[in-house]
Formats: sequence, structure tokens, C-alpha cells
Amino acid sequence: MGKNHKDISMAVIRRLPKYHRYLKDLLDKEVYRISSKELSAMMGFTASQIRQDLNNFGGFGQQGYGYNVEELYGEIQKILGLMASYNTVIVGSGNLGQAIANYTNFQKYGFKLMALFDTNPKLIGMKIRDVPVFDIDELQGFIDEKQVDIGIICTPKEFAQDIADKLVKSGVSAIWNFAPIDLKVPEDIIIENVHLSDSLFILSYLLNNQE
Ligand SMILES: NC(=O)c1ccc[n+]([C@@H]2O[C@H](COP(=O)([O-])OP(=O)(O)OC[C@H]3O[C@@H](n4cnc5c(N)ncnc54)[C@H](O)[C@@H]3O)[C@@H](O)[C@H]2O)c1
Repeated sequence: MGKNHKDISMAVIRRLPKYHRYLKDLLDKEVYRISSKELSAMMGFTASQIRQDLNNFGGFGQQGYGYNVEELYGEIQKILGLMASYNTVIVGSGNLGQAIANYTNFQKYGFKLMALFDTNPKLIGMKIRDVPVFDIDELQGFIDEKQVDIGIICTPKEFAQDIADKLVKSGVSAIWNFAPIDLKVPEDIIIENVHLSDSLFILSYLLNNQE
């Protein structure tokens, strides 16, 4: 038996999307069984790390057999909450907001984009992949009516805290924030920041500090 999900460390959880991705690739290639050594060679984690990580999720590994890819993939999907479905909205319908709206893969994992919002009259009334762009003034009523779970912030950083406050007040449970600012939200609101420039600057550091 695996651990209670609440007892699994965040460090392990942060590695799960990578397992999920590799296991999905294996299933697509019709590979149904894999050893921790083979997974290790593919993923760049040590075999012992993989065994430790996956031991959190019950008896999917068997001595001499390896892992049942399908079962493990299913369990990781469950733990990541990817069996559920979520209503989402994007606030800020510029370059990034539209790029996210146009990326159809999120929908496959249950993230349904219900609407985009903006202040720019040129964007309001448009549709991005059949999803309407509404005036920001309609945000609260819309979230309330459609039971939106996740707000995605793609506005310039100056407006991001105000948008976060509005999203929280309207009743979203989680915020996916792309603005380069650390937002303050109540403790019961889940927030995940994607600071693309942080990642780019690490790349720059590594580029400039090569052996
Ligand atoms: N585009 C990228 O690749 C990228 C990369 C890293 C970070 N970001 C961050 O993502 C955010 C969006 O970037 P972008 O390139 O899409 O900018 P953008 O200027 O193309 O789009 C921002 C949109 O937000 C709208 N907006 C402004 N104030 C608003 C408000 N109060 N309510 C609703 N909408 C409002 C604007 O009208 C505009 O359409 C920025 O914070 C940026 O720093 C973007």
C-alpha cells in the first residue's frame, strides 16, 4: 500500500509531472513494463531515487519484474488530480494569454478554458479558439455563475495583485500566475507561479559558467 497522499513530500510531488510525461511516452510506444534501472537511464534520476519516489505510491514495482507502466501512470494521474476536470479563465488576453488559450493540450488533461478577460476594447468581443474574450468588469459575475476553479493571470505585473484579489473574492480555488511578481493570497488559495525569466536567467548563468 502507498502512503496517504498528504504524507508525500512536495519534493516528490514536484517530480511527478516528469514521471507522468515519461510514462505517457512509454505507453504511447506500447511499453507496459519497465525496470527502475531503465527508467533511471531515460529520466536522469538515480534508480534508488526512483524506487524511493515510487514506493510512496504502493506496490507497483516487483522484484524481477519492474514497474507496471499503465498502473503507475494511472496512479500518478490520480495523485496529480488529472482524473478530475477544472473550469479555468485567463485574465490578460495579450501574447501570453492567447498562446495559452491556443494550446489545446491542457484541455486533454481536464483543464477547460471557459473565457478570457481583458480591459482592451480591441480584444473584448473576440474569440480565441472559440473561447470568448470578455470585459474584465464581467469577471466576478462569470466566475460565480460558471463555478470557475482556476484563474490564470497573464496581465502586466502592475495589475496582477488586483486581479488576484478579484479572483479570490469571486471564489476561485487556485491561481496560475505568469506575471513576474509574488502575489499575496489567503492561505487556502493554491498559487503556482511560472516565472519564465527566472528559468531563462538560470540558463544564462549555466551558459556563462560552463566548465
Ligand atoms: N509573453 C511572454 O512570453 C512572457 C514571458 C514571461 C512573462 N510574461 C508575463 O506575462 C504577462 C503577460 O505578458 P504578455 O506578453 O502577454 O503581455 P501583453 O501586453 O501582450 O498582454 C497583457 C494583456 O493584459 C491586459 N490587461 C492589462 N491590464 C489588465 C487588467 N487590469 N485586467 C485585465 N486585462 C488587463 C492588456 O490589455 C493586454 O491585453 C506579463 O506579466 C509578462 O511579464 C510573458
